[in-house]
Amino acid sequence: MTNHQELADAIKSVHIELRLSSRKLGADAAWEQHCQKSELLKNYAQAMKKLATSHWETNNANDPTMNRIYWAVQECEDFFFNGGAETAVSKEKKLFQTFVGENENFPIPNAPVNRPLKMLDVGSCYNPLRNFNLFDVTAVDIAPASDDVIECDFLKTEIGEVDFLIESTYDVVLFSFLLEYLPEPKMRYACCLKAYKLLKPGGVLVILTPDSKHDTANSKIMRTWRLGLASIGFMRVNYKKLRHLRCMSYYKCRDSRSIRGWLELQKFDGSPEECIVIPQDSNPYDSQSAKDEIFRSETDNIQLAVNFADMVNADVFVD
Ligand SMILES: C[S@@+](CC[C@H](N)C(=O)[O-])C[C@H]1O[C@@H](n2cnc3c(N)ncnc32)[C@H](O)[C@@H]1O
Repeated sequence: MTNHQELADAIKSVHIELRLSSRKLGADAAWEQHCQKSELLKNYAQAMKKLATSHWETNNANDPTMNRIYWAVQECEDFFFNGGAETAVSKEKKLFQTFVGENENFPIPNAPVNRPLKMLDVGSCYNPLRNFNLFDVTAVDIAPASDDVIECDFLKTEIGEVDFLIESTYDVVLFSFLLEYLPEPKMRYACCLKAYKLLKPGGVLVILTPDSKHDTANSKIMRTWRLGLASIGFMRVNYKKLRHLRCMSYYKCRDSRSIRGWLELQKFDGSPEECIVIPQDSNPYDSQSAKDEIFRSETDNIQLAVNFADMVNADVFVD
């Protein structure tokens, strides 16, 4: 496979097949079956690596401000070393005083964070952050496309089961195009909950998710994400819509009651586990589209073909 459209189609068909199987068998059974398809996962990993390294990164090589990796790097630099953390702590302190109590003790800040930041890159594929000195990266994936990525199913591996998944040890957890791979909101929520536990208090979850629609098109969905993440104990720090993706960073509150107090004010009565939705969840794949070899549908053509294939253009990550 060399052509970017072929690579994009290969990636797209894996996502859709998994989603359809999840509707048929239930998410857990579908996931178990999916993870056993080692040949499929290997081909996906190679297609993803090739698309990213020979198209996106090559085309954007002269201007790092145009790619998703750069956004994550800049965000972490700004948060940890250019005042972002101090702002987040003072916002949390106000929430804490309002919702927990003026006379309660706000947790004492940790020792200052040092370089390199300890980062867990989940669904890393080919470890795109390996060359940035800012991070000491632990990269994991169900199907590594590079020797420096550890084979691990983040959904199914328990905290404490392996030495790189220990509670409160990371400054940053990165989900770059991970959540939309998972077929059900509750699986995405489970990943966010695990990230919360793995982060140090005051650490940051960076989420990059493909979205080619205009800025406000999916704002309802983004609000639900914010509520779901608040129920875990995350406070939103930054949110940016680029041309083909949404970038966000969430801070792990020192005391989750601070942000849960804010959540109560939102009069949210849904189930937090169902909050991390994506437009494809409600895509009515009809029987005809399911028969098509690559299961084309309107939303997927827009969401996936454009997200992946068009990223070869140099202006993809510009506002
Ligand atoms: C669209 S690719 C993104 C790759 C890379 N993060 C990037 O931005 O280029 C999604 C990756 O997530 C991995 N993945 C999906 N679910 C996973 C899980 N539960 N645990 C670990 N990796 C997972 C897939 O194997 C795939 O490599």
